[in-house]
Amino acid sequence: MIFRLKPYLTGLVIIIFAQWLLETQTETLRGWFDLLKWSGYGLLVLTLVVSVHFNRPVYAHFMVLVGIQYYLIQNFLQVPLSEPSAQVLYLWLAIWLPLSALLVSVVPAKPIKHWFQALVACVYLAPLLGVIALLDSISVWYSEFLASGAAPDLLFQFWPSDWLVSSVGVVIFYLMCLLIGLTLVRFNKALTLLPLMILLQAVLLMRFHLTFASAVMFLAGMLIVFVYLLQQSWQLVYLDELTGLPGRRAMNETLQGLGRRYTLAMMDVDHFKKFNDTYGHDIGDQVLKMVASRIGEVGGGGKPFRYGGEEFAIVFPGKALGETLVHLETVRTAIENYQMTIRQPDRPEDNVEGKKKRAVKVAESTKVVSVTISIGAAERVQGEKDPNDVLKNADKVLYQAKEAGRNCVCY
Ligand SMILES: Nc1nc2c(ncn2[C@@H]2O[C@H](COP(=O)(O)OP(=O)(O)OP(=O)(O)O)[C@@H](O)[C@H]2O)c(=O)[nH]1
Repeated sequence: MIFRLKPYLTGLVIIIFAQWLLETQTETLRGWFDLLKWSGYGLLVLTLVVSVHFNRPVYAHFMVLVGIQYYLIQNFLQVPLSEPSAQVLYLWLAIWLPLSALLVSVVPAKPIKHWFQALVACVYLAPLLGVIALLDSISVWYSEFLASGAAPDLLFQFWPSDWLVSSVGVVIFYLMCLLIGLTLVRFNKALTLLPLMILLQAVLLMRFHLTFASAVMFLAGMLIVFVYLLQQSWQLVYLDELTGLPGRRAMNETLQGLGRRYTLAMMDVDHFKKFNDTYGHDIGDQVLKMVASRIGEVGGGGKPFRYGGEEFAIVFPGKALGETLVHLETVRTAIENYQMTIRQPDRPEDNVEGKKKRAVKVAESTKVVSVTISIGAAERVQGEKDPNDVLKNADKVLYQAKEAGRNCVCY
């Protein structure tokens, strides 16, 4: 599949639930309207505080965008959509919100308290608030435009069906924004929120005629940003940035929750320092990613971790040593058999010669290398209370694996 669905599931569930509320629970919503509204504002403030604390500018901008839109809808769009001023604002929100969200997502990553973030906010807020100042004159122009009969169907048109209240042009525009958003996420997973924000906006505009649509979708939007912010903060704390595997902190917590039977395996990339020295740190990082990805595929219920540096660990809860060996051997051979292609600029050592060559073209030489790891495994024996003792045993056996010539599993 080109785009993965899993990262969006939580957001999609929230959007679908909000839809269900809108469609079927109007009377309940009427009774809860104030709570809905204030919960939305409460979440907005909370998420803004957390985004600033965790330095997440994209989340803070999304909050401001959704918050301002809600304010504008509440104060200027509580009139029938047949009114020209409502149509102007509706269309402008429809177009400007996704564009602003895309803009926020592609601006260079700067700290949240950097002046640059204020500049970005001005770029999207000025047209958003400016349209209010000019609403009357734009509405007059828009009415004349409609009266002239020159308004193409694509610009603004109500569908005859009860479900869709939008225009063909806006739908096409949203599909394009969604596609761009999904593509951006492929390059930067931290932007998972972007397609969800665009989808939420599209659903809001299409169900705009339903009672409480803006309040429910506002709360849904706040909830989505808050949940994803928490998820991201969790990843920041527990996941290793380079390999994506859970890190040492996550492993320590897993160790504390183990029962009476478990096996721990420690593993270390062989001669990794030499690798780094020969090919450079970046290639070293690529090796670690490749190794982590193979370790991440371990079977037998093993939980993989990056222990630190070029050391990894696998925890097998509820498993005796004998049950894990086949899985550890599979990981070891998968790494040994992986042929890694390394591209290096083919630059001569000699500086003058190097300059001449670079002026023409920097040639690249490719080399296929294979990486190996050594593994030491130990299970908990009766009487051992501290998982760190088992870890020490696994580490000792790992040392034996290194002594035994590396690229093997010892226990
Ligand atoms: N590229 C890269 N290198 C790292 C990272 N973390 C640790 N290292 C390097 O890993 C190397 C570890 O080397 P050693 O502990 O001497 O072990 P080794 O060369 O693998 O030798 P043996 O374990 O005896 O096979 C050091 O050069 C560290 O700088 C990282 O995140 N990226």
